[in-house]
Amino acid sequence: MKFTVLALEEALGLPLAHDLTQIDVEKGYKGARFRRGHIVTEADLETLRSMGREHLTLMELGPDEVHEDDAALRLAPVVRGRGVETRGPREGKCVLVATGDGLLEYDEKAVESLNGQGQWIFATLPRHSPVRRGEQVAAFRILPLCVADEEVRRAEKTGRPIDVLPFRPLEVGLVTTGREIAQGRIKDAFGPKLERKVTALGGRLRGQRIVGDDREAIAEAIGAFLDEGADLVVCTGGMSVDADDLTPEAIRSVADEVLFRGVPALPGSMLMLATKGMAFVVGAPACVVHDERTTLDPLLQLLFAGVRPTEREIRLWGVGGLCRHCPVCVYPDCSFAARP
Ligand SMILES: Nc1nc2c(c(=O)[nH]1)N[C@H]1C(S)=C(S)[C@@H](COP(=O)(O)OP(=O)(O)OC[C@H]3O[C@@H](n4cnc5c(N)ncnc54)[C@H](O)[C@@H]3O)O[C@H]1N2
Ligand code: MOO
Repeated sequence: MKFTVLALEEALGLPLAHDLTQIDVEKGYKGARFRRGHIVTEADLETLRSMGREHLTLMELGPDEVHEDDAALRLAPVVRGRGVETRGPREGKCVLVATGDGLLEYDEKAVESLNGQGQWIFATLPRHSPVRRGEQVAAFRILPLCVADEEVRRAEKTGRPIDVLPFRPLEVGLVTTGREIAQGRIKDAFGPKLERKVTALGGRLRGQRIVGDDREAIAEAIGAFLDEGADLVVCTGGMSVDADDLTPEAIRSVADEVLFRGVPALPGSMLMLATKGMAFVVGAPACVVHDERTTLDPLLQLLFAGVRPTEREIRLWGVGGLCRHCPVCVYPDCSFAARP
């Protein structure tokens, strides 16, 4: 690459080699004030001086060199997965934006490897964040003004897509356990809470069965929802260590496979997940009725996005898996909402 540095007046009539950034703190503006290729005119000189420019760079690329914007345009389709669109480049940077609500999914090792190259940086929201349509989920920037074509080609081969998996409209059955609720001694607090969570993810609560602390009755209620075609059955209460806590046994008796029982995160450590055919059965501890957010929330996000969590992923929930109990809950903008 050949650079020629010119005084502003000498650059009149010549095209800019790259976007020029202006930051105006008073007006709260930051952006590309002049774009690459803009022909410098007399009228621009005062603005350029106010941006601190006394010189401009002319650039001639070598045959095996790629301009920052062109490199960004080549990397964009590599990392743009399902449910994501790219915007830019501006000032050498592209942003990835969700085209619908869903769960952010990508290979962390692929992001780490792209960032190991040194010529560009990739920054993402945490993997498995729930995101909204129009939200920025990742961005990348080419660091120097031009990069070697060979490096871009290597990244084109090794880069992996960043996806936003849409939430599926699951049909959910709710089995509420506990003698005190079945007998009307206390009012159920779980039904309305779960309905809100399910509806927020685009699903439907198809019904609620309230049963006592009886293993067979709980198993029957789960089975009935599965027979009716529920995609997901959530059971609540009776998940702990008391003599009357029979929900885990009931789930076991119905399920094909128990994926986990107990997760390294709080609140909600007594969470359980099992499968029956294509359907899932969740055992949710009673803290869900008390706390704003528990492990049930990230689990529902995964299940609605069609992600079957692996044992290793669940073990990693412990990293960042302690809820801060903020005075005003900021979920999902916290480590509790999205962990490796
Ligand atoms: N010694 C130990 N104690 C506890 C452990 C433990 O490991 N050792 N685990 C704790 C955890 S973690 C949780 S969470 C709680 C609750 O566990 P359970 O799921 O077994 O909850 P229950 O015993 O069924 O009920 C507790 C409490 O919540 C009320 N409840 C239950 N369901 C509803 C509902 N649908 N609506 C309103 N209120 C409900 C229930 O009446 C009880 O008062 O245990 C810790 N303890
Ligand atoms: O399932 Mo329990 O919170 O960990 O309260």
